[in-house]
Amino acid sequence: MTTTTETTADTTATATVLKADGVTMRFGGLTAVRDVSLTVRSGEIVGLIGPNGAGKTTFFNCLTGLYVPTEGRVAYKGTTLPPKPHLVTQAGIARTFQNIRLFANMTVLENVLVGRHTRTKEGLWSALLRGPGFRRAEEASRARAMELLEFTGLAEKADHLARNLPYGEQRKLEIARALASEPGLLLLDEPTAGMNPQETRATEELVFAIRDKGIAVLVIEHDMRFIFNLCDRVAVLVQGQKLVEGTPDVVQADERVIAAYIGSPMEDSPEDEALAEVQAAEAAAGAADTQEDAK
Ligand SMILES: Nc1ncnc2c1ncn2[C@@H]1O[C@H](COP(=O)(O)OP(=O)(O)OP(=O)(O)O)[C@@H](O)[C@H]1O
Repeated sequence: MTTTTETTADTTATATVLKADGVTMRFGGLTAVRDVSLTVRSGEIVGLIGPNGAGKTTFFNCLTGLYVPTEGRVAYKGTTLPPKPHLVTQAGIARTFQNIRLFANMTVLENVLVGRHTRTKEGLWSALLRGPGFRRAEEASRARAMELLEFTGLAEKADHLARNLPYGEQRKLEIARALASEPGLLLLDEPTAGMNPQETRATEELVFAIRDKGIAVLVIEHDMRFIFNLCDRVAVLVQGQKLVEGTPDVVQADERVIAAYIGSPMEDSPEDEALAEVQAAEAAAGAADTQEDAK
């Protein structure tokens, strides 16, 4: 991956928010991601699905600078990204993690304020001296953080400790913190994991509202109903490679996806055997009842 920041001659740069080209990630002998290209355009919600171990999180880590891809290039709005997480965030990509990573003993508001650090310009001396510039910046940051808490429905809990929030609200807080860096693209890694159906529905609404604010979204999720309801486009990773990409209708109907991921019952599969046993038992019970009635 190129480590310098350079502007490409990508003429679709205004519409293209994220462009990953031929991303490959190897860990020793294991190729976790193989030659994956993906584009996310302005105003889009794109889904990334695939079985466990398909390479989805590794791909996210390549996009956000946590990993330096073995091969390939990632560009945000036409500019190649340096593989450093804080520079990627500064450029305009924010993310949440599969496992919640909040500051448990900080308040809800403080967690969001932490997310704003890439957007505050006040330097160390200004912060130490707590001069008027610093105070103004701090007030503006708090106001923006409160706006984000209103937006995510957490404003009333601004002073609560993050660890005391119910699970679904902790996930929302992660999203609020990610939004605090004012991203143009939000990456969500399994945002509904462990949620009940109501919380999942609320997350769906929240993601639509984020998109309506002009932020493109790339989301990994195992919940198919959530993905197919939400996304404009879905890419399917299987064993590190992109198998299919298309609208939810196209992806759902693709036989390779059904076979590789959603899982069509195979001939002679254990499920078939179990079903046949149940049917045989029901037929035998039915026959016994008929004989009983005939007596
Ligand atoms: N740091 C690492 N070192 C070595 N192997 C890794 C590393 N990270 C991931 N892998 C391997 O890469 C493959 C892809 O893993 P990854 O976590 O990206 O899959 P995933 O699609 O996100 O899975 P899940 O849906 O279970 O989260 C797996 O075989 C995993 O064991």
